[in-house]
Amino acid sequence: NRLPLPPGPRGYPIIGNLLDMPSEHQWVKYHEWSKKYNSDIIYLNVLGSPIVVLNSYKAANDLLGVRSALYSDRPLSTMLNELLGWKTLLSFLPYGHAWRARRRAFWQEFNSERSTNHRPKQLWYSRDLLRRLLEDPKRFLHHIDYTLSATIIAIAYGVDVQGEDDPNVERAGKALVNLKDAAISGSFMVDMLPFLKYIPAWMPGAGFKAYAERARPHTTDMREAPYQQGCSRLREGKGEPSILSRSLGGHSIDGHPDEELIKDVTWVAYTGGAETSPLVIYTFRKGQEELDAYLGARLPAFEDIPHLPYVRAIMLEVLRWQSVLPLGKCLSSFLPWSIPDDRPLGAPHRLTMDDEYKGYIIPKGSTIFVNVWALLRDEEVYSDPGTFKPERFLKDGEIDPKTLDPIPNFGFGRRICPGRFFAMDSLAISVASILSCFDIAKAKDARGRDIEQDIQWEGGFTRHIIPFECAITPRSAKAAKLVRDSELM
Ligand code: HEM
Repeated sequence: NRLPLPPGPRGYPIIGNLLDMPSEHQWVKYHEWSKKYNSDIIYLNVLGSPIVVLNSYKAANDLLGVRSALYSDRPLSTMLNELLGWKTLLSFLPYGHAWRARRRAFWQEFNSERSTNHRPKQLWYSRDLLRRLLEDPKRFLHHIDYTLSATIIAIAYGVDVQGEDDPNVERAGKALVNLKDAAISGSFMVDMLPFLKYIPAWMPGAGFKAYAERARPHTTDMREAPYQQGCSRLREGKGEPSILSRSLGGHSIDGHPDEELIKDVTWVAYTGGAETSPLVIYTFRKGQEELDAYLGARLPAFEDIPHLPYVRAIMLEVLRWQSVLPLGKCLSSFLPWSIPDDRPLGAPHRLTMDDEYKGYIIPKGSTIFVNVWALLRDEEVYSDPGTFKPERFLKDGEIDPKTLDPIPNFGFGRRICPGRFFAMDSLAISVASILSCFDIAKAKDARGRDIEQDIQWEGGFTRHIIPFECAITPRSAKAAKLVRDSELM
């Protein structure tokens, strides 16, 4: 007996029927359809690629979680993995030995317990960020990017960032722009027709090869250069403890048997740390009263965070309100025309053999997305979901365990984000420090009127906020002094 395929957007499986793709807000529509047809999974077949969208936490937990052995693979992108050189980045590695070894090594540094070892550096750089904001508040987006890159470079390689024009920060910037272009599968024809990778670069239509030749050195450079600097410092006896130094495990640097693995683990920390956390820090709001009452006249430290429920609620709401990774465009770009939609889905998982869910067949090779955007904006779970409202996570002044945590933002199953504890720490200390010292308000025009701006996002591997103006001012002369006098330990 052949099992049926799950329903497509209009209640029956769609196979090759591109016209059935909704044109905008597709993720919200999938979610609505899912409710209408009483099926929490939706099946699409776009240009021969089976795609399954999961529309409930239950489906995501059952499939990606409980049956994670089947769902732990990633779909491969020829452009990204092969032509641009991102092949050994943990996030893109197919399930298997190389992935397991890198994931294990990464987890040793970033599990819930070990992540706390990075707190002194995170604290140091959060204070550095305060000083930068005080001196030059207009460039706040730049300072946030810079600080988070600097933190992770120090933690991964034991290398200090050399001021504003640091070559490592620049290097990462260039490589990540290319990653952003290529991560939208379908941006390059070669992802749909992988045999194209064999055509010579001079042939018409082979522009992607020229692009890859220009871009690939940036990827190599980002993986190699800071690693070599970290090694040089260790050889000179000047290296600070770092992921690199600990990974050597007493072996000599030169000719280390796990050199490639160590390069990959430091590289993925660098990529994850520099690319994802800044996006959420941009979107914080108030919480100052709580900070004033608890801290008095000092700057926050990690020990204070558990006593600051409002600050924690802000972090949860930031994660719920604007997910950062990755884009709905991943799916819509399978189409030969573009769908203007940048709402994020969870990262794609790939199914390694036929599976069955609630009597439906999910075919081997399907790409599985969790409809994170719609789930985190489901009105039945979060009232008035479009509004930024940290209070929804609070009850009687404490975090309400009944409100659903926006943890799906970090993914599911074996491939769940292994940097999540570190990311939450970075967020907590930055949000608490900035809010305790600065007022954040709309920018004003020449006549002193508020400038109304739409906060907009652009796509790629992760979502980026489009630069906007905002007035960041010290809350008082005392707060400014506190920042200036803060010791950079
Ligand atoms: C707010 C910040 C962050 C968010 C929302 C986030 C979210 C995610 C998501 C959704 C995934 C895919 C999970 C899946 O496949 O189901 C992921 C994977 C990953 N993240 Fe994060 N992340 C964040 C910060 C970080 C940081 C700071 C690091 C590194 C220090 C990091 C390292 C990674 C790595 C290495 C993977 C790939 C794991 C694998 O494929 O096995 N992330 N992240």
